[in-house]
Amino acid sequence: MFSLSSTVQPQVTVPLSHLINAFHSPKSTSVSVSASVSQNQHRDLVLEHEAPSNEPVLNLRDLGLSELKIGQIDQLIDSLLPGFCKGKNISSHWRTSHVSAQSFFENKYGYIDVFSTLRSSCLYRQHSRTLKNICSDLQYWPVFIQSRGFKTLKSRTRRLQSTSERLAETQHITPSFMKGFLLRDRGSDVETLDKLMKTKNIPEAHQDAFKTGFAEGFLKAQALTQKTNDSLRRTRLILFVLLLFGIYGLLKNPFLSVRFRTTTGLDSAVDPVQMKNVTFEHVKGVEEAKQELQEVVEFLKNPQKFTVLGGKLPKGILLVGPPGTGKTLLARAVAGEADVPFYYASGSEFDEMFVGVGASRIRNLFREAKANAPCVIFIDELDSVGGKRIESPMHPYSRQTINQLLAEMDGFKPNEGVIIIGATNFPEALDNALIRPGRFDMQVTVPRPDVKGRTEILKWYLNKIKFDQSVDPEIIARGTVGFSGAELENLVNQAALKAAVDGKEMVTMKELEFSKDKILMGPERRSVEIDNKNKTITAYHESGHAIIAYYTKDAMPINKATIMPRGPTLGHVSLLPENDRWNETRAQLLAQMDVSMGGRVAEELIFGTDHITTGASSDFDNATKIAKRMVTKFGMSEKLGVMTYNDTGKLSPETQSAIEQEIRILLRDSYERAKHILKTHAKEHKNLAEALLTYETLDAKEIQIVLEGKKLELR
Ligand SMILES: Nc1ncnc2c1ncn2[C@@H]1O[C@H](COP(=O)(O)OP(=O)(O)OP(=O)(O)O)[C@@H](O)[C@H]1O
Ligand SMILES: [Zn+2]
Repeated sequence: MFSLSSTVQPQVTVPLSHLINAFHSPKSTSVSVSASVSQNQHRDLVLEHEAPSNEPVLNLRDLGLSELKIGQIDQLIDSLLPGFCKGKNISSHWRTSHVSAQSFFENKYGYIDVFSTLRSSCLYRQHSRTLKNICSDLQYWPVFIQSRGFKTLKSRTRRLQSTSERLAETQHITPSFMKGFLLRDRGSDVETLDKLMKTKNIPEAHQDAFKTGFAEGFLKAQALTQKTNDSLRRTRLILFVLLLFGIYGLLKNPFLSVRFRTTTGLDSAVDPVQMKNVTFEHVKGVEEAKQELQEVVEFLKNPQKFTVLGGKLPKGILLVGPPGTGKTLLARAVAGEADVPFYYASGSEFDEMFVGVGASRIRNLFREAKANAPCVIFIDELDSVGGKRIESPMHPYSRQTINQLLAEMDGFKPNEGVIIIGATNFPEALDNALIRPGRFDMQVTVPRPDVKGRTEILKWYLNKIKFDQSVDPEIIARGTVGFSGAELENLVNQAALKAAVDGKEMVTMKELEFSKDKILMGPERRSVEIDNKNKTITAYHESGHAIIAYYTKDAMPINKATIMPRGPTLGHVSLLPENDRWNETRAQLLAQMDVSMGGRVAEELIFGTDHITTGASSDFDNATKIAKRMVTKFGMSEKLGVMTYNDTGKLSPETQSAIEQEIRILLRDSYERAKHILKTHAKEHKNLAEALLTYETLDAKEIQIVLEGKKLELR
């Protein structure tokens, strides 16, 4: 082993079996013999040998010479090969003369480089066996780079040239990290070198320099390889650590891995939903809509029948109506009645931020549908795909989706068997191109159900739960004006839940009323602590309303009175119209005003003018609205006549004050009527208030019992 210390990495070690041959093949002459050159010129080229004391211990164990130092080997050689070292003046040849010793090593350290000598050809020829024996035991043959010998300037230049040529060549062709690998196998290089020297006819005198250059190149490459290996090892280590961290992170946080699973849904498959089990039977309270859709069902059942007669059915049907009125249900029922596939798509699904995704989904949908005709395509929330708003700069590509929809609708003939049903809450928002003939040209209105429809819907959903025979769906229907089918379904469901929570076996009117109030006014505020004084005021106030309603001919029948706080109210009286009211008479409007006044009148009569409360403000709001409409809209004021006054702000001051005066008179008269009734029925009023204080809530029947002076059974 041998360490080089200057230009190359000190730790570079060179296993040299190859190099030995290259340097010192038997035919090469002693490399130490050369022309002399000035000391300065070669000094900078010197790769310094280590001091003799640091010389590596050579493995000559088998020869019993394991601890032998180089100096001692010298002596050994002397004894083995007598006369070989004779005449060698160790001291200072090169200092006194330009004719130096045989090698630079010898010059510098003052003794012979035994190995170079051993390898010199004449010696080798003479004592080949002995040398072979020694050499075979040397696992590492030290490299004594022979540039230390005396070189001519010319040879040095050539050597440098050849080295730089080789390096440049490598650098050009290969990336730096590859050099180490490419230069690793020197065996072939040795052959090439020998061949090269032969073919190029390099004179023997120069061959040495040539080889030295090669050796330097080789060593540099070795250093490079070492460096590359080190950095590769470092990189591998860093990568490995990063990998470990990554795996740890994934194990710790599985969400990371899930995140990558989200799909764009570019080619989401379209599956039809068979709606065999949904028929028109399931849709209640929308008879007109069902009738209109009946012919579509006939067409889907037998498209040929229509083609033969030349009849032309619309391609698209638009179901228009408020949310929850059963539009989706109707569309499903159409498919179910005709027993054809039903394709459901929601407009918002097409509203994608990626260009063209919406359009491609539309294409997929129609391709599937056409392949399975006859069938129904249902597009819910059509306004979100076909609305005018999408022309805004905020949705620059949404136009593509609507255009695709239009193209698809134009792309098949009316009698091909595909019916597109769209649903929307805002028909006004739809793009005009969508509603022109040939597209969604048939419009079916699905309104909120009337009292009859509500009763039907309630019965339908009540039949799915256990309910008491005393339950009258019509009463609930009357009290749920404006409820949609979905809301009624929810009402029944909430009542069933309430009954379950209260541990009842079946749903009674109480639960149904409870859930109705909850939907209408928000949940009860049972936790609210109301002191007795306020409770009493509320009880008299609500009873006042109830008494007026009960004793006024044209007032709506009472449904319920309660002093249970709910939402923002402390109590309320609910009245039920016998039927949905399409028109109201003057007497009915006045009666409504009187009922509204009943609360404040009761407070005044019972507690005195000084103790009236703010609780009547919404009552006055109601009464004032009715009075105002009677005067300005319904032509019910004698003084102002049958004229409407829409924009009261633009009216003359006289007219304005006349209107105000009329309204005030109506309200005052109403107040007086209410006062009269409550004074007349003071006893009933008191009874009812006390009953409310006891029972909190009274239904129509109970109110009647109290007002008839009978005793309420304890509940
Ligand atoms: N007329 C009805 N008869 C029976 N059930 C109804 C009726 N209307 C609504 N429902 C119930 O309410 C649910 C919701 O109704 P549906 O989804 O059909 O309303 P929609 O008009 O399509 O509402 P949206 O406009 O919000 O899409 C239905 O699944 C059904 O259970
Ligand atoms: Zn009131």
